[in-house]
Amino acid sequence: MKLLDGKKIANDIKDEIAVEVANMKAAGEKVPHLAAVLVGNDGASLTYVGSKVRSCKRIGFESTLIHLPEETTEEDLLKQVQALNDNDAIDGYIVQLPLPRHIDEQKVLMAVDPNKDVDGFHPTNFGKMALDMQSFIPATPFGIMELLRRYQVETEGKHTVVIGRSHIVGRPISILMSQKGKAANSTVTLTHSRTQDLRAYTQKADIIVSALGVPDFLKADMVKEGVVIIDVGITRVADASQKKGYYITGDVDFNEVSKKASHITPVPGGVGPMTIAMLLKNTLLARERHSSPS
Ligand SMILES: Nc1nc(=O)c2c([nH]1)NC[C@@H]1CN(c3ccc(C(=O)N[C@@H](CCC(=O)O)C(=O)O)cc3)C=[N+]21
Repeated sequence: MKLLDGKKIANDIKDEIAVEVANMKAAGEKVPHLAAVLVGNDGASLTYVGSKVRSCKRIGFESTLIHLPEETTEEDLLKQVQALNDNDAIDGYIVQLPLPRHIDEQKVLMAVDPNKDVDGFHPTNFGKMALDMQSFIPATPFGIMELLRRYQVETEGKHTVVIGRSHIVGRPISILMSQKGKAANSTVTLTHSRTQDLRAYTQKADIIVSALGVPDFLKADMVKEGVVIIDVGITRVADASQKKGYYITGDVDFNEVSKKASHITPVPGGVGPMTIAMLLKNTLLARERHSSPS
Protein backbone atom coordinates (compact mmCIF):
# COMPACT_ATOMS: atom_id res chain seq x y z
CA MET A 1 0.00 0.00 0.00
CA LYS A 2 1.32 3.42 -0.97
CA LEU A 3 0.16 6.49 0.90
CA LEU A 4 -0.72 9.39 -1.41
CA ASP A 5 0.84 12.04 0.80
CA GLY A 6 -1.08 15.21 -0.02
CA LYS A 7 0.65 17.18 2.67
CA LYS A 8 4.08 16.45 1.24
CA ILE A 9 3.07 17.05 -2.39
CA ALA A 10 1.27 20.27 -1.40
CA ASN A 11 4.50 21.45 0.25
CA ASP A 12 6.48 20.56 -2.89
CA ILE A 13 4.03 22.58 -5.00
CA LYS A 14 4.22 25.54 -2.64
CA ASP A 15 8.03 25.42 -2.82
CA GLU A 16 7.85 25.41 -6.62
CA ILE A 17 5.48 28.38 -6.61
CA ALA A 18 7.74 30.22 -4.14
CA VAL A 19 10.63 29.92 -6.62
CA GLU A 20 8.48 31.43 -9.37
CA VAL A 21 7.39 34.26 -7.10
CA ALA A 22 10.99 34.99 -6.17
CA ASN A 23 11.82 35.15 -9.89
CA MET A 24 8.92 37.55 -10.47
CA LYS A 25 10.17 39.77 -7.67
CA ALA A 26 13.73 39.69 -8.97
CA ALA A 27 12.46 40.74 -12.41
CA GLY A 28 10.62 43.65 -10.82
CA GLU A 29 7.22 42.17 -11.64
CA LYS A 30 4.13 42.36 -9.50
CA VAL A 31 3.65 39.23 -7.36
CA PRO A 32 0.30 37.34 -7.29
CA HIS A 33 -2.35 38.73 -4.97
CA LEU A 34 -5.10 36.45 -3.65
CA ALA A 35 -8.13 37.70 -1.75
CA ALA A 36 -10.66 35.68 0.22
CA VAL A 37 -14.10 36.81 1.28
CA LEU A 38 -15.50 35.15 4.38
CA VAL A 39 -19.02 35.90 5.60
CA GLY A 40 -19.73 34.89 9.17
CA ASN A 41 -17.77 32.77 11.63
CA ASP A 42 -18.18 29.13 10.63
CA GLY A 43 -15.41 27.22 12.43
CA ALA A 44 -14.21 25.11 9.51
CA SER A 45 -14.31 28.10 7.13
CA LEU A 46 -12.19 30.15 9.54
CA THR A 47 -9.64 27.32 9.61
CA TYR A 48 -9.41 27.02 5.80
CA VAL A 49 -9.25 30.75 5.17
CA GLY A 50 -6.61 31.17 7.87
CA SER A 51 -4.58 28.42 6.27
CA LYS A 52 -4.84 30.10 2.86
CA VAL A 53 -3.58 33.40 4.26
CA ARG A 54 -0.64 31.66 6.00
CA SER A 55 0.27 29.81 2.81
CA CYS A 56 0.25 33.09 0.84
CA LYS A 57 2.74 34.60 3.28
CA ARG A 58 4.98 31.57 3.06
CA ILE A 59 5.28 31.60 -0.72
CA GLY A 60 5.52 35.37 -1.13
CA PHE A 61 2.01 36.16 -2.42
CA GLU A 62 0.14 39.24 -1.35
CA SER A 63 -3.10 38.31 0.39
CA THR A 64 -6.20 40.11 1.58
CA LEU A 65 -8.84 38.70 3.88
CA ILE A 66 -12.22 40.38 3.76
CA HIS A 67 -14.10 39.16 6.80
CA LEU A 68 -17.72 40.31 6.82
CA PRO A 69 -20.31 39.83 9.57
CA GLU A 70 -22.91 37.05 9.40
CA GLU A 71 -25.68 39.67 8.89
CA THR A 72 -24.10 41.04 5.68
CA THR A 73 -26.82 41.52 3.05
CA GLU A 74 -26.66 39.96 -0.38
CA GLU A 75 -26.53 43.46 -1.85
CA ASP A 76 -23.49 44.40 0.25
CA LEU A 77 -21.70 41.17 -0.62
CA LEU A 78 -22.35 41.77 -4.33
CA LYS A 79 -20.87 45.26 -3.93
CA GLN A 80 -17.80 43.74 -2.32
CA VAL A 81 -17.48 41.27 -5.21
CA GLN A 82 -17.77 44.12 -7.72
CA ALA A 83 -15.07 46.04 -5.88
CA LEU A 84 -12.74 43.03 -6.14
CA ASN A 85 -13.52 42.71 -9.86
CA ASP A 86 -12.64 46.38 -10.33
CA ASN A 87 -9.48 46.29 -8.21
CA ASP A 88 -6.53 45.80 -10.57
CA ALA A 89 -4.25 44.89 -7.65
CA ILE A 90 -6.19 41.65 -7.05
CA ASP A 91 -5.32 38.76 -9.41
CA GLY A 92 -7.77 36.25 -8.02
CA TYR A 93 -10.21 35.79 -5.18
CA ILE A 94 -12.60 33.32 -3.66
CA VAL A 95 -15.86 33.71 -1.79
CA GLN A 96 -15.71 31.05 0.89
CA LEU A 97 -18.67 28.66 0.89
CA PRO A 98 -21.10 27.95 2.42
CA LEU A 99 -22.64 31.44 2.58
CA PRO A 100 -25.31 32.32 5.17
CA ARG A 101 -28.77 31.12 4.15
CA HIS A 102 -30.14 34.60 3.39
CA ILE A 103 -27.63 35.02 0.55
CA ASP A 104 -28.19 33.45 -2.88
CA GLU A 105 -24.95 31.59 -3.55
CA GLN A 106 -25.59 31.33 -7.28
CA LYS A 107 -26.07 35.08 -7.65
CA VAL A 108 -22.75 35.70 -5.93
CA LEU A 109 -20.81 33.14 -7.98
CA MET A 110 -22.27 34.60 -11.17
CA ALA A 111 -20.98 38.05 -10.17
CA VAL A 112 -17.34 36.95 -9.92
CA ASP A 113 -15.16 38.02 -12.87
CA PRO A 114 -14.27 34.69 -14.58
CA ASN A 115 -10.70 35.97 -15.06
CA LYS A 116 -10.32 36.28 -11.29
CA ASP A 117 -12.33 33.17 -10.41
CA VAL A 118 -9.51 31.06 -8.99
CA ASP A 119 -12.10 28.68 -7.48
CA GLY A 120 -13.26 27.84 -11.01
CA PHE A 121 -16.89 28.00 -9.87
CA HIS A 122 -18.19 30.50 -12.47
CA PRO A 123 -20.19 28.86 -15.31
CA THR A 124 -17.73 30.29 -17.83
CA ASN A 125 -14.86 28.41 -16.23
CA PHE A 126 -16.91 25.30 -15.57
CA GLY A 127 -18.08 25.26 -19.19
CA LYS A 128 -14.58 25.80 -20.54
CA MET A 129 -13.31 22.96 -18.37
CA ALA A 130 -16.03 20.66 -19.73
CA LEU A 131 -14.98 21.62 -23.27
CA ASP A 132 -11.26 20.99 -22.63
CA MET A 133 -10.50 24.71 -22.98
CA GLN A 134 -8.08 26.67 -20.79
CA SER A 135 -9.86 27.75 -17.61
CA PHE A 136 -9.49 27.75 -13.85
CA ILE A 137 -10.05 24.22 -12.56
CA PRO A 138 -11.69 23.96 -9.12
CA ALA A 139 -8.94 23.46 -6.55
CA THR A 140 -10.07 20.16 -5.02
CA PRO A 141 -10.47 18.21 -8.29
CA PHE A 142 -7.32 19.93 -9.65
CA GLY A 143 -5.49 18.74 -6.53
CA ILE A 144 -6.70 15.18 -6.98
CA MET A 145 -5.50 15.13 -10.61
CA GLU A 146 -2.13 16.52 -9.57
CA LEU A 147 -1.76 13.97 -6.77
CA LEU A 148 -2.47 11.10 -9.20
CA ARG A 149 -0.04 12.56 -11.73
CA ARG A 150 2.82 13.04 -9.28
CA TYR A 151 2.46 9.49 -7.93
CA GLN A 152 2.18 8.22 -11.53
CA VAL A 153 -1.05 6.40 -10.81
CA GLU A 154 -2.27 4.80 -14.06
CA THR A 155 -5.69 6.19 -14.99
CA GLU A 156 -5.91 5.41 -18.72
CA GLY A 157 -8.65 2.91 -19.47
CA LYS A 158 -9.28 2.38 -15.76
CA HIS A 159 -12.73 2.43 -14.23
CA THR A 160 -13.15 5.41 -11.89
CA VAL A 161 -16.16 5.47 -9.61
CA VAL A 162 -16.98 8.88 -8.14
CA ILE A 163 -19.28 9.01 -5.11
CA GLY A 164 -21.12 12.33 -4.85
CA ARG A 165 -22.19 14.83 -7.52
CA SER A 166 -21.45 18.18 -5.85
CA HIS A 167 -20.58 21.15 -8.04
CA ILE A 168 -17.21 21.60 -6.36
CA VAL A 169 -15.93 18.01 -6.32
CA GLY A 170 -17.97 15.11 -7.73
CA ARG A 171 -19.22 16.66 -10.95
CA PRO A 172 -15.93 18.33 -11.96
CA ILE A 173 -13.74 15.33 -11.08
CA SER A 174 -16.01 13.12 -13.20
CA ILE A 175 -15.31 15.45 -16.14
CA LEU A 176 -11.56 15.68 -15.55
CA MET A 177 -11.09 11.93 -15.09
CA SER A 178 -12.76 11.25 -18.43
CA GLN A 179 -10.80 13.82 -20.43
CA LYS A 180 -8.81 12.66 -23.42
CA GLY A 181 -5.43 13.57 -24.85
CA LYS A 182 -2.64 13.76 -22.29
CA ALA A 183 -5.24 13.71 -19.53
CA ALA A 184 -6.74 10.90 -17.47
CA ASN A 185 -8.59 8.89 -20.15
CA SER A 186 -10.47 7.04 -17.45
CA THR A 187 -13.91 5.44 -17.75
CA VAL A 188 -16.10 7.22 -15.23
CA THR A 189 -19.21 6.26 -13.29
CA LEU A 190 -20.73 9.10 -11.26
CA THR A 191 -22.73 7.67 -8.36
CA HIS A 192 -24.82 9.52 -5.78
CA SER A 193 -27.50 9.22 -3.12
CA ARG A 194 -30.06 7.79 -5.58
CA THR A 195 -27.71 5.15 -7.00
CA GLN A 196 -29.10 1.64 -6.54
CA ASP A 197 -26.67 -0.99 -5.25
CA LEU A 198 -23.70 1.36 -4.94
CA ARG A 199 -21.38 -1.46 -3.86
CA ALA A 200 -21.87 -3.20 -7.20
CA TYR A 201 -20.00 -0.20 -8.68
CA THR A 202 -17.41 0.34 -5.97
CA GLN A 203 -16.49 -3.37 -5.94
CA LYS A 204 -15.59 -3.14 -9.64
CA ALA A 205 -13.76 0.21 -9.42
CA ASP A 206 -10.04 0.58 -10.15
CA ILE A 207 -10.14 4.10 -8.68
CA ILE A 208 -12.67 5.44 -6.16
CA VAL A 209 -13.11 9.15 -5.45
CA SER A 210 -15.35 9.52 -2.42
CA ALA A 211 -16.82 12.98 -1.82
CA LEU A 212 -19.76 12.21 0.39
CA GLY A 213 -19.01 13.55 3.86
CA VAL A 214 -20.15 10.46 5.75
CA PRO A 215 -17.48 9.15 8.16
CA ASP A 216 -16.38 5.52 7.63
CA PHE A 217 -18.84 5.06 4.77
CA LEU A 218 -16.58 3.07 2.46
CA LYS A 219 -15.77 -0.32 4.01
CA ALA A 220 -13.26 -2.95 2.97
CA ASP A 221 -15.92 -5.34 1.63
CA MET A 222 -17.04 -2.63 -0.83
CA VAL A 223 -13.71 -2.48 -2.70
CA LYS A 224 -11.49 -4.83 -4.64
CA GLU A 225 -7.86 -5.73 -4.03
CA GLY A 226 -5.47 -3.13 -5.53
CA VAL A 227 -7.98 -0.26 -5.67
CA VAL A 228 -6.81 3.38 -5.64
CA ILE A 229 -8.68 5.38 -3.00
CA ILE A 230 -9.09 9.16 -3.01
CA ASP A 231 -10.91 10.25 0.15
CA VAL A 232 -12.33 13.77 -0.22
CA GLY A 233 -14.63 13.57 2.79
CA ILE A 234 -13.70 15.77 5.73
CA THR A 235 -16.00 15.57 8.73
CA ARG A 236 -15.40 17.08 12.13
CA VAL A 237 -16.49 14.63 14.80
CA ALA A 238 -17.05 16.05 18.29
CA ASP A 239 -14.67 14.42 20.79
CA ALA A 240 -14.08 15.92 24.23
CA SER A 241 -10.79 14.03 24.62
CA GLN A 242 -9.22 16.04 21.75
CA LYS A 243 -7.54 19.36 22.40
CA LYS A 244 -9.66 21.08 19.73
CA GLY A 245 -12.82 19.32 20.89
CA TYR A 246 -13.11 17.35 17.63
CA TYR A 247 -11.20 15.10 15.30
CA ILE A 248 -11.25 15.02 11.50
CA THR A 249 -12.15 11.93 9.56
CA GLY A 250 -12.81 10.96 5.95
CA ASP A 251 -15.42 8.85 4.12
CA VAL A 252 -13.20 5.79 4.14
CA ASP A 253 -12.62 3.18 6.85
CA PHE A 254 -8.89 3.78 6.47
CA ASN A 255 -7.59 1.00 8.74
CA GLU A 256 -9.39 -1.77 6.86
CA VAL A 257 -9.55 -0.35 3.32
CA SER A 258 -5.83 0.50 3.32
CA LYS A 259 -5.08 -3.24 3.63
CA LYS A 260 -6.62 -3.83 0.20
CA ALA A 261 -5.70 -0.58 -1.56
CA SER A 262 -2.66 -0.09 -3.82
CA HIS A 263 -2.78 3.68 -3.12
CA ILE A 264 -4.80 5.66 -0.59
CA THR A 265 -5.06 9.28 0.62
CA PRO A 266 -5.15 9.89 4.38
CA VAL A 267 -7.51 12.32 6.13
CA PRO A 268 -6.18 14.70 7.31
CA GLY A 269 -3.09 15.20 5.15
CA GLY A 270 -4.49 14.07 1.79
CA VAL A 271 -6.79 16.00 -0.51
CA GLY A 272 -7.29 18.95 1.91
CA PRO A 273 -3.75 20.36 1.72
CA MET A 274 -3.75 19.77 -2.07
CA THR A 275 -6.84 21.97 -2.36
CA ILE A 276 -4.97 24.89 -0.84
CA ALA A 277 -1.86 24.30 -2.97
CA MET A 278 -3.91 24.30 -6.19
CA LEU A 279 -5.77 27.45 -5.20
CA LEU A 280 -2.34 29.09 -4.97
CA LYS A 281 -1.38 27.54 -8.31
CA ASN A 282 -4.54 29.02 -9.88
CA THR A 283 -3.65 32.43 -8.45
CA LEU A 284 -0.18 32.19 -10.00
CA LEU A 285 -1.81 31.27 -13.33
CA ALA A 286 -4.19 34.23 -12.96
CA ARG A 287 -1.23 36.59 -12.46
CA GLU A 288 0.55 35.15 -15.50
CA ARG A 289 -2.59 35.37 -17.65
CA HIS A 290 -3.22 38.97 -16.57
CA SER A 291 0.31 40.07 -17.39
CA SER A 292 0.57 38.43 -20.80
CA PRO A 293 -1.44 39.75 -23.73
CA SER A 294 -4.01 37.46 -25.51
N1 LIG B 1 -15.03 29.07 -2.16
C1 LIG B 1 -14.61 27.94 -1.59
N2 LIG B 1 -13.54 27.29 -2.13
C2 LIG B 1 -13.08 26.13 -1.55
O1 LIG B 1 -12.10 25.52 -2.04
C3 LIG B 1 -13.73 25.65 -0.37
C4 LIG B 1 -14.83 26.36 0.12
N3 LIG B 1 -15.24 27.49 -0.51
N4 LIG B 1 -15.48 25.93 1.21
C5 LIG B 1 -15.09 24.73 1.92
C6 LIG B 1 -14.30 23.75 1.06
C7 LIG B 1 -13.43 22.81 1.86
N5 LIG B 1 -12.06 23.19 1.57
C8 LIG B 1 -10.94 22.69 2.23
C9 LIG B 1 -9.70 23.26 2.14
C10 LIG B 1 -8.62 22.79 2.87
C11 LIG B 1 -8.76 21.72 3.71
C12 LIG B 1 -7.61 21.24 4.53
O2 LIG B 1 -6.52 21.80 4.51
N6 LIG B 1 -7.78 20.19 5.34
C13 LIG B 1 -6.77 19.66 6.25
C14 LIG B 1 -7.29 19.69 7.69
C15 LIG B 1 -7.75 21.05 8.11
C16 LIG B 1 -8.44 21.09 9.48
O3 LIG B 1 -7.74 20.96 10.49
O4 LIG B 1 -9.69 21.26 9.53
C17 LIG B 1 -6.44 18.24 5.86
O5 LIG B 1 -7.30 17.57 5.24
O6 LIG B 1 -5.36 17.77 6.18
C18 LIG B 1 -9.98 21.12 3.80
C19 LIG B 1 -11.06 21.58 3.06
C20 LIG B 1 -12.07 24.20 0.67
N7 LIG B 1 -13.31 24.51 0.29
